[in-house]
Amino acid sequence: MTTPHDTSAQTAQRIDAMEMTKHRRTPAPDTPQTRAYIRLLEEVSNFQHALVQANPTAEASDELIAKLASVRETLEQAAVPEAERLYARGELSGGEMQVLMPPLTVEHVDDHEFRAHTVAGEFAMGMNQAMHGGVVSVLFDTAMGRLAMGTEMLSARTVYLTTQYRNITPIGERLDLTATVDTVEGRKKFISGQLWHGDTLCAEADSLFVAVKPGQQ
Ligand SMILES: CCCCCCCCCCCCCC(=O)SCCNC(=O)CCNC(=O)[C@H](O)C(C)(C)COP(=O)(O)OP(=O)(O)OC[C@H]1O[C@@H](n2cnc3c(N)ncnc32)[C@H](O)[C@@H]1OP(=O)(O)O
Repeated sequence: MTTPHDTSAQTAQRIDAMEMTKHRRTPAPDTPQTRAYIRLLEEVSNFQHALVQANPTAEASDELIAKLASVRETLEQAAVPEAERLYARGELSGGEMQVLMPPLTVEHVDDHEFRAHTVAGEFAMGMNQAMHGGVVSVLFDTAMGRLAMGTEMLSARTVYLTTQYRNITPIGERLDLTATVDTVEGRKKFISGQLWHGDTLCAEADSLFVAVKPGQQ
């Protein structure tokens, strides 16, 4: 039996970063299978929020563990290599096709500017109804990474990302995320971003993204 952290030889796969980016940024076809998978991810996300809010009894936890193990086995039987997966597919569907971070609704992206908004559930909380700092950074990394790809959808990697936390980032309220390309130097794009709650600046970040070269993993 595998554990949830195993990467079996059957599905582990490393290919050229440009090829993988092409696959990941191509939206999954709008089929009953894709639509059902999106509903599954929504339910997983709802589960995550419920999980962190609940204090189940020992009996209830044991019952849940048995049910989850059965669900996991069903998923393991449907495992496919990364370049065939539905997960995290799409140009702008940062929200519906992944469960790594609060769903981002993208309003605009071109070669210079990215704008999106989100409402985070309790799974994204550090404590006291404030977003975990790592989640703030993953939001910036995604927004800035998508902006670095630009309209040509070039594959780019984060070289550095520095986040300054200015105010608490609230859970359960609309947050606006913006990013701007400040400078382009060959393969390098220097990008800055801000996370707002209304007129309050929650966090800002500076980053450098570098376009990958052909043949890089
Ligand atoms: C929400 C809606 C969106 C949905 C879509 C989702 C999109 C998702 C997007 C998600 C996105 C998520 C993205 C992620 O999370 S990517 C994952 C996190 N990042 C990484 O793992 C990157 C690891 N590093 C590398 O792979 C290599 O280092 C790379 C490939 C980046 C560069 O190695 P390479 O051998 O190719 O290049 P180079 O070493 O010649 O360097 C190149 C240039 O950079 C300059 N340099 C290097 N380091 C620094 C430094 N610290 N400060 C200042 N400058 C620095 C260097 O001097 C040189 O400049 P120049 O001499 O050419 O002038």
